[in-house]
Amino acid sequence: MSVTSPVIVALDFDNLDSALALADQIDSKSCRLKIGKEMFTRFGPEVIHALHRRNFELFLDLKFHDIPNTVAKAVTAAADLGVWMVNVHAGGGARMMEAAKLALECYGSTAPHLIAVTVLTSMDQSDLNGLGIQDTPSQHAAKLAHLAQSSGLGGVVCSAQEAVHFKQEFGKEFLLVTPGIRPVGSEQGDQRRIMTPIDAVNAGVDYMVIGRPITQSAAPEQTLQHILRSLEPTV
Ligand SMILES: O=C(O)c1cc(=O)[nH]c(=O)n1[C@@H]1O[C@H](COP(=O)(O)O)[C@@H](O)[C@H]1O
Repeated sequence: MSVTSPVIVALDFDNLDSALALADQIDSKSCRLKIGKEMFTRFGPEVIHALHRRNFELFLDLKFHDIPNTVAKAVTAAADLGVWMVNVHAGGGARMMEAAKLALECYGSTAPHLIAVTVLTSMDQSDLNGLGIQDTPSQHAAKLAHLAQSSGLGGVVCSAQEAVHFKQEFGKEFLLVTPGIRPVGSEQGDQRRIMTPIDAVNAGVDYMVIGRPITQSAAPEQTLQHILRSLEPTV
């Protein structure tokens, strides 16, 4: 199956039935789904199997950050689940990312995309300062993206605000996956570095992660289609 949509819907629910009910309202050809820490911790691999049975391609967003051996085993487990994409924290360092990359080599063309989280989109300058980091979020994200690329990873999770610069610096093939996407009129919530869907596409983003603006919408499929239409060329 090949999905051309750039939208990844973040399925963050504390109830499996509600999550599956939402998935059942959405066309698996119109988007991919992201399963993160909340759902995976509550429901485990069963949620992955249930969504695969519904033909969705899945981004398993567990942001692994541990010693190299543990992360290599964790991404292997993700590959065995058959997910489309998996991520680690670039802050885990080069040896950790290289071990993860190496662990997936035996999967060949069926290996999930392996990408690294740079600076979380919920973090701003004061959060970095609190960690003792004086770089701006963009500067720090660029350093981590560079480390991810030199460790052999296929892309990064970053803010869409970094996309133009990152595409120039890291090349067309290096995937940019951007949360913090907010259609005009939707609530910012805890996100800090945000952008609208069309601005993100114009900035060169490959995949945009959108959660609450779709999952909390009264009509999720309509909202998704509205976002997809907003991305169509107007000429
Ligand atoms: O890795 C992620 O997906 C991620 C990285 C990041 O920097 N910021 C971020 O918001 N996310 C995830 O993207 C989703 C965003 O959801 P909404 O804020 O509801 O659109 C959540 O599931 C977050 O865990």
